[in-house]
Amino acid sequence: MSGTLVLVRHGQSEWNLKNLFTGWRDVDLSEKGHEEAKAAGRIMKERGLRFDIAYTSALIRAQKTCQYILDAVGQSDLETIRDEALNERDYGELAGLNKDDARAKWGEEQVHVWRRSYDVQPPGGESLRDTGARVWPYYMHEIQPHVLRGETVLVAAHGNSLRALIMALDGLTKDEVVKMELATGIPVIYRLNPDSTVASKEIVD
Ligand SMILES: O=C(O)[C@H](O)COP(=O)(O)O
Repeated sequence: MSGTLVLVRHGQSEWNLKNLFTGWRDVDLSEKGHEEAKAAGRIMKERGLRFDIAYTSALIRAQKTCQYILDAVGQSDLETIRDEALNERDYGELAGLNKDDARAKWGEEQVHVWRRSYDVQPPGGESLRDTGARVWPYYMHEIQPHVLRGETVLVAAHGNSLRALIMALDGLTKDEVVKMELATGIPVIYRLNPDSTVASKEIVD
């Protein structure tokens, strides 16, 4: 039996809107972000998806996105596990800075490396590898067992915690992950084989 894993990056946040590095800062969804999260829920309802369990981070923008989706599919009270293992990459000293100001200060190339490379840490923060080192074991021990039992699992989290997870699921190289972007509020639906390999992947936009 094949299980289903639905990954969703939270809707646009107030700081996405203002173009600020966010990381572990606990900012709310923007008006557009609320709409994106509701739209993600509508897509799942249209698809007839019903979840067995939901996972989200310790941050409000992901938690609200998760709840909007559960409300939309008529499962407002579904068991939802919140864990900081799924939090956004810790952006360290960059948190709160404007991304264009950072480019002006450190250069386009350096900022791109901090944002998209696999193993370069932003000052005082986590590389994607560091983020993966907490996301992947959490996925393996807590989330994947549900999927392998044939369940349908929702994970509402963040751009880089999900990039780290998708890198592992898709078997991307360090070079390939640099190019991978994840839009806000767009569900990615995986079906897994019983041996935990990916049977199919669909980005629903
Ligand atoms: O934490 C942030 O600033 C964003 O949510 C993701 O940032 P990024 O686009 O630089 O990966």
